Amino acid sequence: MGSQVCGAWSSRLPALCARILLAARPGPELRPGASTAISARRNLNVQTAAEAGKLKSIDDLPGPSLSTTLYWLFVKGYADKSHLLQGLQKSLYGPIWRSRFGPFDIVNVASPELIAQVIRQEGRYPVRADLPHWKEYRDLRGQAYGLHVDVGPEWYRIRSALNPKMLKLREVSAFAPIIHQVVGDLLHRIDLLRSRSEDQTTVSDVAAELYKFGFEGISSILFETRLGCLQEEIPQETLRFINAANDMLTMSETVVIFPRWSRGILPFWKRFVQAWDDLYDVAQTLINRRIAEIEAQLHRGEPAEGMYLTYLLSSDKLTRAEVYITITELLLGGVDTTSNTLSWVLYHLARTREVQDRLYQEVNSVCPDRREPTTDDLSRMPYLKAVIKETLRLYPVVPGNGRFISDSDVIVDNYWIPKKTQFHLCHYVSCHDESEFTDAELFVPDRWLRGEVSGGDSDGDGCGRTTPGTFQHHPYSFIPFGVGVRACVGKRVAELEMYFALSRLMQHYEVRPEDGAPTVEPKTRTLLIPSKPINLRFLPRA
Ligand code: HEM
Repeated sequence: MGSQVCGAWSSRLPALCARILLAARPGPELRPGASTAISARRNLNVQTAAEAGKLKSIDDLPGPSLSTTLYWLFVKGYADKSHLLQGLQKSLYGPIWRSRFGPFDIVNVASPELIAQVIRQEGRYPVRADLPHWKEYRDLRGQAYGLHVDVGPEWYRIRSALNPKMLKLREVSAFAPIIHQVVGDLLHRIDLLRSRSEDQTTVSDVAAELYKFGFEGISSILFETRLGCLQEEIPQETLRFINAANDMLTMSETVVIFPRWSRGILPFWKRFVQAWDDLYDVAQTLINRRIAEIEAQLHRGEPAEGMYLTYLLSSDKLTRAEVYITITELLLGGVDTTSNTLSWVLYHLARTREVQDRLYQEVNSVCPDRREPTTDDLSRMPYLKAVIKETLRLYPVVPGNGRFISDSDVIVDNYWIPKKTQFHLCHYVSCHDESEFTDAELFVPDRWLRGEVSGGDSDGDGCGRTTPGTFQHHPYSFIPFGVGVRACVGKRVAELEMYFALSRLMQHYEVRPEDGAPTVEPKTRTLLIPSKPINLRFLPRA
């Protein structure tokens, strides 16, 4: 999720995570008290090194003044291009710099090596960003804290309840039939929209349609029921959630800038509270509806079989209040992340015929006659995965992540950084680094196929080593889902949704740009999203 949605992040107060790092830093499997000991030892090392005069202080870090930052944001127009600001500031200050802006005091790191250094010191229970205003809202309404606000062992308890059904490949495969149903609806909707268009092929604003797909996909898994987001009439609840999600994210970035006393005068806090009320209310309504169904099933003596919600409710690992907030957060994280990524995939496929043809050939050879792919089939579609990876590299939907290291001082690049410092991990600039990715600005899915990945993550993050002489990049230069215990909980679900949707779209349609279609650049609105609508032509395949 960006700085807030898919895991509480914002373009200014960002947030993210690795598998390799599990080996390098204390993980949750440590015995109680071990992390305290390690943190104390680390502090000692920091102090000793600093005393020996080897380390520079945080005040020695270069960085823009407040007026320079304001100039870039509001005169030069980087306010909605914070992904590009990462590159500009790196070129001026080097791979580590400090930005101070209003209440924000952030250390930015913009090379894979430095990102790895921060992650290795993130501690046993990593925190993405301090979100006092989210906590304040939860306190106001007496709600449970949930994944983004809870910290330490409490966060880990919630995370441990979610992980088994979300991150284990075997468990996630159980969602395949329902995802296929939703993809079927997407295909129908595209058919309907194109047949209604003037040229009988064009679908306008593809990202908006994919948003509905994303919402229907994740809700069908979480609530075990279909909401009908891809039907003619979009359910009121869905519309309310969409509007509230947008409002909450915008207001979340705004309320922190203003002092608390201004809340009665300025409209932002009220809108923030209203947006959260709406989000929570929609989730609660859907959950309660499902609970009533489960109770009726049990009353009739039928087994209460279901997927995610039934599992959460019956596992007894979370309280009812925690289930409400957790499901709200999963919904928030699971919609525009997948939908925006899919939008960019289609945008590029439409412009790169040879890539699209090759992808179609692969899908067609593994699943001829438009057979629905199974999860086993996906393992025989390396090009499909390469296309998604390359899209996430060019458009990491979470362009900047964060770590708030609260329990100990850390050393990064010879700087002694005190505890309670907010780090911004400049993910976008690492993914676009020419020294990591040749022709970094080009869409080249092939780069992910050269060389067998070995000794690490063979399925997708590029966190393993390639065989000598083949394509290699630093494992932390591409971490679209984050890494480690705090990494994206919805990664497997997101991948399954994207693989099924893309492969079946390819089976049915050839995608082309509109005649004279403009280039669409990304912009940051917490997440990296298209700056203008993407309109595409869908030509049915014979
Ligand atoms: C293309 C799709 C997606 C991308 C690129 C993505 C990316 C991310 C990233 C970078 C993080 C932060 C990880 C960290 O701090 O290390 C994150 C966290 C999170 N994501 Fe996603 N995400 C995606 C889809 C999803 C989906 C489908 C869901 C819901 C099922 C989801 C739910 C979450 C949640 C709840 C967190 C917070 C986890 C925690 O703090 O413990 N994400 N995601």
